[in-house]
Amino acid sequence: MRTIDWAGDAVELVDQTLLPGECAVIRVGTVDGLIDAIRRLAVRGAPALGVAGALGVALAAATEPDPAAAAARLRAARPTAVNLAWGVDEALKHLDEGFEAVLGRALEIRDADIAACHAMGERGADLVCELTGRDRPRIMTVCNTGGLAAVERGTALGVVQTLHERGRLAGAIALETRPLLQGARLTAWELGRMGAPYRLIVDSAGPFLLARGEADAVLIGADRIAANGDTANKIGSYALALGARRAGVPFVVVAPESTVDLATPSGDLVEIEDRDPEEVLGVRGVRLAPEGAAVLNPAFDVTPRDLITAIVTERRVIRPDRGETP
Ligand SMILES: CSC[C@H]1O[C@H](OP(=O)(O)O)[C@H](O)[C@@H]1O
Repeated sequence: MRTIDWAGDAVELVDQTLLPGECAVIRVGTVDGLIDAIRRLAVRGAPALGVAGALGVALAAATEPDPAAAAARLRAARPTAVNLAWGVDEALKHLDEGFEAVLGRALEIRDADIAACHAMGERGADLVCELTGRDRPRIMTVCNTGGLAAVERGTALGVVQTLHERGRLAGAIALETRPLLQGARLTAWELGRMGAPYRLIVDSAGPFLLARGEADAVLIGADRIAANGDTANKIGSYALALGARRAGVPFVVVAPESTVDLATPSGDLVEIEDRDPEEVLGVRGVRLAPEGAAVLNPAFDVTPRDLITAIVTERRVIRPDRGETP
């Protein structure tokens, strides 16, 4: 199953807002339709957003009177994951050559993601066993970083999948990931489909379970890796990094090279997406908080490089704990 792809004259994508109850593929034939899908997280996850951005420029080239203006709207749909802007920019480089050239670059980006996730899975699985000294490590993870966040296989959850396929996974612990529950809805669904042993926890239990020795490593994805190695990822990642450091547990970021943003010097300069307060005030239309409740809803946080043991990409392992930077 592919999370996102090009089909004839439209983008096809799994509408992740319907999971785990329904696995439905929708066709998106306009740039504004794709922007809506990105903003409501029908398609989400940094690598998948990179592919969406590139395919969106193909849609713009085919359907928009001013493709560059449409691409600019697409680029701004979500600010934190650098991959969206990167995918748009890569495809835009070919706009003057016409639709076929733009689509060709977008399909290259799609295929490169598939290959990159396989490579990260292998490299990450080797590294986790080395870092933990365990043949069958127990992995804690936040949000969703499986194939639903990419094209076919994922990043951090792709490493978990590789460990499982090798018979080298004792179990996974998935944080539910409030408020949109990517862990409870998507990661649990993907782990179930691969037949991997896992348990689901509330977000705030993560650091305590690390202190109690319930996991041998923490694996997370990334939405933007700054030039100094600071990493922006789903809200809750920083708390896990603090807990992992206190517990003496390796904290590993798994992300493709396209998530590294050398133009952003450090994590404090990463724009953090603040999302709709309604996401916190209730769940799926059921109001939980009292009327008038005020909300802070940052969708991401930043883990400083000194709390990161390693960054695994499709090409290399970077060790911020040894002073290495991307
Ligand atoms: C494979 S990276 C996925 C990355 O994106 C997620 O955010 P969202 O679900 O809001 O797109 C989360 O930060 C994951 O780590």
